[in-house]
Amino acid sequence: MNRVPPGRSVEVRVPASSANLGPGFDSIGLALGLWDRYVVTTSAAEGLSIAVTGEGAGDVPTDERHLVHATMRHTWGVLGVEPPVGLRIDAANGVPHSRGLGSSATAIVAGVVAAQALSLGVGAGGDEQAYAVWPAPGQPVPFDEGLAVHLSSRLEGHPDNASASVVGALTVSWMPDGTGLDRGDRTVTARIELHPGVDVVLFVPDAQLATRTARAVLPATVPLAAAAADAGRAALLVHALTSDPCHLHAATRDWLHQEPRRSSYPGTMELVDLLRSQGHAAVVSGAGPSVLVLATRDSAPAVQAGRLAGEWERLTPGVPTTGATVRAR
Ligand SMILES: Nc1ncnc2c1ncn2[C@@H]1O[C@H](COP(=O)(O)OP(=O)(O)OP(=O)(O)O)[C@@H](O)[C@H]1O
Ligand SMILES: N[C@@H](CCO)C(=O)O
Repeated sequence: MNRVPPGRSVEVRVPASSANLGPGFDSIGLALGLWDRYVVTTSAAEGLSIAVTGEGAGDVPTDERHLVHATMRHTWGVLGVEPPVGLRIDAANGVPHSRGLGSSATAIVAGVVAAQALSLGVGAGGDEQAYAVWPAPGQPVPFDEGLAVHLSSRLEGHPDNASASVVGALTVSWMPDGTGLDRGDRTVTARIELHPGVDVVLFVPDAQLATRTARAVLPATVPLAAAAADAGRAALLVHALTSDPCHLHAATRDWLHQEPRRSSYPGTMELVDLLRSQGHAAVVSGAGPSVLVLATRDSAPAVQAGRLAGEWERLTPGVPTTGATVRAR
């Protein structure tokens, strides 16, 4: 047997993420406690049905082009298994789209882990084996986390977002260059626990900005001094987030992407500049336009948008220590 069987159902939960955190362009990511939830069910009745509530309802396609569905099909292709005859996806989306909160990575991670989970045991030794391994309702369904990081990073294009959504907490991701011990053809990530005193404040505008638009304005090359300065601050950032949050303001300074994108999100940079002038460690979240402040539990209440408040929704979502989860239903 090589086809995903009918009669399986999973609940998948995947957190949002913030990429870059200032100097960690395309590498450092942080999971955020805003969640997309999917119930994905296979059946023997041919066809696809998709229902979406919450963020993106009415905007995202509900046919085979839906990002979670397209990702599941791709993942089954990679795994070498046939898709189920019938499939239903019920999406309850809590991650705002095109706000720099990694919504596309969240959806892609959901597709990768749902496809892996639903094909548990398929091809391993016939029907009986596949049915024998399926967990009881409410129990976790295992998936390969390393494969999820790699596949979702490749499909989405940004390992900083995808990795944080897969494993939670703080992540630093990279692609091996194939020399010495740095081998392999997969994106890999290091998951890092945050200092318990660190908290996050998010400012989310109504306006959307597509990531590909924000990337189009970036220069192909950067001055050595800017690259060196960002590398130093990125190293300091990991230290500040894990050991010594008093360095967060200095550690979130960036020269590579925020300034070149300033004209793409002038309101975002106005808020970042205002908050930084008040001593808060404010950065553009991902490709914008949301603003993320890396604060401490003590300083977070004082992080306010002040005279700009009307334009921004202020959220304190926290940083989940778990990433994507899959449970049998
Ligand atoms: N849950 C979802 N279901 C279906 N499609 C989605 C979902 N989330 C995002 N998308 C698609 O991805 C697009 C947003 O992707 P984009 O990369 O521009 O922004 P983002 O991922 O929200 O932000 P960033 O990458 O800057 O953090 C949406 O317009 C939609 O087409
Ligand atoms: N590192 C990517 C993240 C996109 O979410 C960028 O800033 O373009």
